Amino acid sequence: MEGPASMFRKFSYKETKKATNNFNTIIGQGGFGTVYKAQFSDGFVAAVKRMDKVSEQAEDDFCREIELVERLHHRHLVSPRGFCVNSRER
Ligand SMILES: Nc1ncnc2c1ncn2[C@@H]1O[C@H](COP(=O)(O)OP(=O)(O)OP(=O)(O)O)[C@@H](O)[C@H]1O
Repeated sequence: MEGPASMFRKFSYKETKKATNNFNTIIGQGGFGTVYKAQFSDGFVAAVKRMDKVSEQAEDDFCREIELVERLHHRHLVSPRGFCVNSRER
């Protein structure tokens, strides 16, 4: 059952910045972004992946990743929670 707590949704940049404590704790580095630890105001702990730069290619990659992870549900994978789109931030 999909309750509101597990819904894939849009996060504001403001709440993402707050949850990561202004992108303070790095937990990994990927091909097109840095991954940070985040704790949201409801207490939920998550990994936030922040794109290094926005380009047309990066925008395509971003859209493809969002479309993919939204449909990925497996007991051996972390649950995707949502995405954030701000003027220059993904
Ligand atoms: N949910 C998570 N929990 C803990 N660490 C994570 C999580 N997601 C990502 N990481 C860390 O961040 C790193 C980069 O993640 P990312 O998804 O960007 O990597 P990738 O898929 O290996 O790279 P690419 O972007 O090239 O596909 C991972 O290798 C891991 O160390």
